[in-house]
Amino acid sequence: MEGRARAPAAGTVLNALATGTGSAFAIDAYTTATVELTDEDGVEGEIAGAPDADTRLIERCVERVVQRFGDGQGGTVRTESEVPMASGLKSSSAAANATVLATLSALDASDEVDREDACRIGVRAARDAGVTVTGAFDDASASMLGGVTVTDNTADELLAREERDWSVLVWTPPERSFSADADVDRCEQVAPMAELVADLALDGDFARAMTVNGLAYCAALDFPTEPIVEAMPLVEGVSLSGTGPSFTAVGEHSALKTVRDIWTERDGNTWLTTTQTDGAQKR
Ligand SMILES: Nc1ncnc2c1ncn2[C@@H]1O[C@H](COP(=O)(O)OP(=O)(O)O)[C@@H](O)[C@H]1O
Ligand SMILES: O=C(O)C1=C[C@@H](OP(=O)(O)O)[C@@H](O)[C@H](O)C1
Repeated sequence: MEGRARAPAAGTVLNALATGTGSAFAIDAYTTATVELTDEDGVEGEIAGAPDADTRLIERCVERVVQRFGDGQGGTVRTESEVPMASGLKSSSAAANATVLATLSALDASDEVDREDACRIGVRAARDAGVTVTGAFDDASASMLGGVTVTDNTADELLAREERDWSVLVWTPPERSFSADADVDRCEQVAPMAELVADLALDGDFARAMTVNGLAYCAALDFPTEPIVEAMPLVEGVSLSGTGPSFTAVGEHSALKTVRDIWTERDGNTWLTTTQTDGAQKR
């Protein structure tokens, strides 16, 4: 029994670490999961190109889906990803969503759960694996459903989902930053700004929301505000993504190309992509 699925990465509108309310948008870069189920016990995970990376998240995703829809199967799960890991671009949500959908497909159970609930299985697996602070239903829902979502991560509740057709510029510095290591106390200090960002996002003003988020979280987590200040006159929105270190800017393609010329001066990888509105899909 084999199943395959892919799920997109995402960028941040509102980081949920301050208040539990978060918002994110899917982007056109993917993680693919292949799941093979057998009658043997145990699930073995593998991450292509990262033999030392932590595979507990994807193993827990398979186990949780089998617990609910299967019959005690074990097996293997392998991910291949275009999304840099632990870089603020929601590699964990993309891997979890792809694995949950691939496992459902392997069990021929894809019609037994809607995508919002399938996404909650991955969020629970992320909590089990200790790779998240709030569960990150904001990032997971954006990746699973596509478009821009606003969520209450304390209740895994979807507050809003809309679609935006933006070009997206991403700067991924060479460093890595695991969400589980983020300084939550510092994030909580900027809760009044996070509340303002949530109001803007719930009004559909996602781009300005993300810029306010970026200034607040760069200050709280000690990331440079310079990439935001450079981009601000040219783009609709620009922010630190998640707990960093990546930054994303959204707006018109030609304006983003101008920002790209500035951001490429820095170390790391600067790349242009677009928003994604279809979400995760079985293959
Ligand atoms: N392609 C992948 N396959 C399996 N697990 C992954 C993959 N990408 C990320 N993960 C899991 O997610 C963790 C990183 O999560 P996190 O620090 O939240 O970064 P991000 O912001 O990219 O989601 C990794 O330690 C690993 O457990
Ligand atoms: O672990 C978490 O609960 C979260 C991690 C952050 O994202 P990254 O994983 O991209 O750093 C943040 O943006 C999100 O709102 C919640």
